[in-house]
Amino acid sequence: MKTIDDLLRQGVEGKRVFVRADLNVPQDGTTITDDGRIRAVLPTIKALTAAGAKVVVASHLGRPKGAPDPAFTLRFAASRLGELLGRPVAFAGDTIGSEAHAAVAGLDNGQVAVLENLRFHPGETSKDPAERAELAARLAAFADVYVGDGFGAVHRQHASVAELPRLMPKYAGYLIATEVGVLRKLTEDVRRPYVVVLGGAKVSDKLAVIDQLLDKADRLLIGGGMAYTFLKAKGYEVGISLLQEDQVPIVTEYMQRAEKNGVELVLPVDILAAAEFPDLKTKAPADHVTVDADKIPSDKEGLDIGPRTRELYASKLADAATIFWNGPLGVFEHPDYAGGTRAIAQALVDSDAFTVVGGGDSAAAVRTLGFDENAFGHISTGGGASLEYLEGKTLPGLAALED
Ligand SMILES: Nc1ncnc2c1ncn2[C@@H]1O[C@H](COP(=O)(O)OP(=O)(O)O)[C@@H](O)[C@H]1O
Ligand SMILES: O=C(OP(=O)(O)O)[C@H](O)COP(=O)(O)O
Repeated sequence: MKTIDDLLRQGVEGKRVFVRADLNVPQDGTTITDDGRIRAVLPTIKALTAAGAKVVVASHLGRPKGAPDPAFTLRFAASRLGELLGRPVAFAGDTIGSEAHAAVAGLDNGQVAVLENLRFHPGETSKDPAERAELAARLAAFADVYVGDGFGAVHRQHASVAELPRLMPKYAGYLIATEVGVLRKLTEDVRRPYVVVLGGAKVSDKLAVIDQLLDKADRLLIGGGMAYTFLKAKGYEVGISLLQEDQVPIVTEYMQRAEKNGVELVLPVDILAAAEFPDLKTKAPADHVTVDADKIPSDKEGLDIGPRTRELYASKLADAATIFWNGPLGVFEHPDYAGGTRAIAQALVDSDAFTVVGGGDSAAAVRTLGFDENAFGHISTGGGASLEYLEGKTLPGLAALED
């Protein structure tokens, strides 16, 4: 894989460089609540602008349905990028339309333009390769060179990630190079006990990786929205909690395999549950109860792991030599349900293990809950991406950067 340093050695002055970033940052309306993913791509963008390139930055944000949706605009991320760079950044209000063409055509050497959300175009995430190829060809018109630096999306077979780099000279940016460097260590030489903590809300994506983790990890601690499919598989009622009903048979099989392989699969023993999802805007106190994991009321949903589970998980992390954590243990965006996530973050900080935290929301949680980033071994910008990398899968966005 060629890196941006190879590109810089050749010189990029006056060249149009397409940087596929992951600017999928958490937002509260128009306010970015954590800009870690924007800061993570700054080294690449700064190196390119310093070398006189015309930099075209593109990303997705959230999961819009293949059409423009103001709730998912990249406008605010673009403006934060400008603040962090300390220079104005042009923003195109469309992805491949007249605004995008004008913004790119208007770039002088060393300037930056950000295109509107790639997922406003159905070709980005389409299952049809021809549709993806069509979008990739249109994006290719904007640039002479491709730099892949959106690590959080390299596991996606999407047009700008997997197809576009095949149409022009391509290089890995500094973020991808750093992420792969750290995560490779976890696949090659993992110190044991190796404990994996899995939570979050992207349940169907992440259940799939457990298959491989059952051959690699010594212990798996399950929380967040993931937990309820497991509790259901154990025969418990989970009320109106996040549930991947169709995956219950697979999870049952995972639990049997874990026992056979001697992998400790640990589930919550108590839960904070409420009749309503909390208001994340006002953060008004939420009316909730703490219940045993097998006693979730039928009209309530689980929103965080309870105090006994926090203690149990901390004890299961204490002797670890390596810890990988992806996915908040609860709805940490609301103070009443941040306790589980805080307890796990604290357990990582307290342990002597090599600790890796992965995922947009997990990384944001660590920072917004006030932890020092330096107290962790590595904070990865990718959750699904790092999990799939650790699985040993070929990731489309990395394969496409290879010669
Ligand atoms: N029990 C739960 N029910 C619903 N959502 C949850 C629950 N626990 C955690 N979450 C949500 O999971 C989201 C993060 O999930 P995910 O995107 O999978 O993590 P990451 O971005 O770290 O990979 C957070 O917004 C959090 O509120
Ligand atoms: O937030 C992301 O992934 P993550 O939640 O696994 O860290 C990436 O931006 C990828 O987004 P996607 O899972 O909608 O493809």
